[in-house]
Amino acid sequence: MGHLDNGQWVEQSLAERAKGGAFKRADTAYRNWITPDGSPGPSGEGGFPAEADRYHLYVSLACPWAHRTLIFRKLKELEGLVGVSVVHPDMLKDGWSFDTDFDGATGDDLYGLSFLRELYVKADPQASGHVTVPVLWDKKRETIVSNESAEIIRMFNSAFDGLTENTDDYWPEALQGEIAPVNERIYDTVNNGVYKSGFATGQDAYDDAVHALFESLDWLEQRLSQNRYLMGDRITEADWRLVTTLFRFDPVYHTHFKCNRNYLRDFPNLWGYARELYQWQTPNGRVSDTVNFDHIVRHYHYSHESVNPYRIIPINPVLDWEAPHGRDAGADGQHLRAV
Ligand SMILES: N[C@@H](CCC(=O)N[C@@H](CS)C(=O)NCC(=O)O)C(=O)O
Repeated sequence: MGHLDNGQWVEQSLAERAKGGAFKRADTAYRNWITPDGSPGPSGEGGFPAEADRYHLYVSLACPWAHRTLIFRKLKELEGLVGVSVVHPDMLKDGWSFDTDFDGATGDDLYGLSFLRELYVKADPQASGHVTVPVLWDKKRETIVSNESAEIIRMFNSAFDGLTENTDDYWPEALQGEIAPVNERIYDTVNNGVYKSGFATGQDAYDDAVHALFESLDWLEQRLSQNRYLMGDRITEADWRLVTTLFRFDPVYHTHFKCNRNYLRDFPNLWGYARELYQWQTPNGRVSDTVNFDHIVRHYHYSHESVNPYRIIPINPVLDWEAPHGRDAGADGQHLRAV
């Protein structure tokens, strides 16, 4: 692990990052938007029009934030328009690498670089800050459009609709006011809550994070006992943002990050809901095509030396993600389990 300082790589341990006990996720550096006509989006600068074969995604299959962008690329039929390179699951002292000695790690398809940090320096020779995935790269201007997953999924939701004719909308205007606070609580206490629990270097920071996490999981379990999806009958970005954390819960967060009050599979509604989203059919394959448990399990256990110094990969439960999810059983509400 490390970060860039004026174009130079500086090694840094996880413990140094969580100084004072609590882990704080870094702010995102690139906040431009692809728009249908290249006009500026809500932040950053313009000049990034939606075009086929112009943009490229750099992801880790282990990373829950990058995973959102892969799911949206699939849901919105962007696979033929936006290419993908996959980093190696081990994130060690040089940060994310393009080594290919792990099944599914593709190397850098565009420039043959060795490390992701070199891409950040290519965009800006004086780059400073964290080198994170996902990265949405513009091949034409040779720069980073965005490295903020929450915004990349919004671009994918609508910017390319004129090219794909896929107008499915996961950020519908009428629900935005309701989705935003749900996203916020899930981000703070669940998506990031598992990291705050796992990377805490003090008891108080851990206690705060892990209690807030399970309070939120109880709240979500209750909500999903009344509603098929977080917003009712309609699936939205809130669901896709939540589920990448749920996919990783039992194999990683429960044990590695000490989120062990319960397993995901102890929550009947959340577990059925996670299976439904895993099995979700898109026009071109299923959401499960974007899930790679080998990268997920390997990345966390191998990369976080201060959490797992001997890098032992645990045996892990065999979960039946293909079991019928049972959430579509009829209009009588019987498909949801009372809690
Ligand atoms: N705000 C970013 C966060 C991305 C992020 O933290 N990615 C992690 C991987 S799960 C990463 O690349 N970390 C490397 C580092 O912080 O040095 C987003 O949601 O896109």
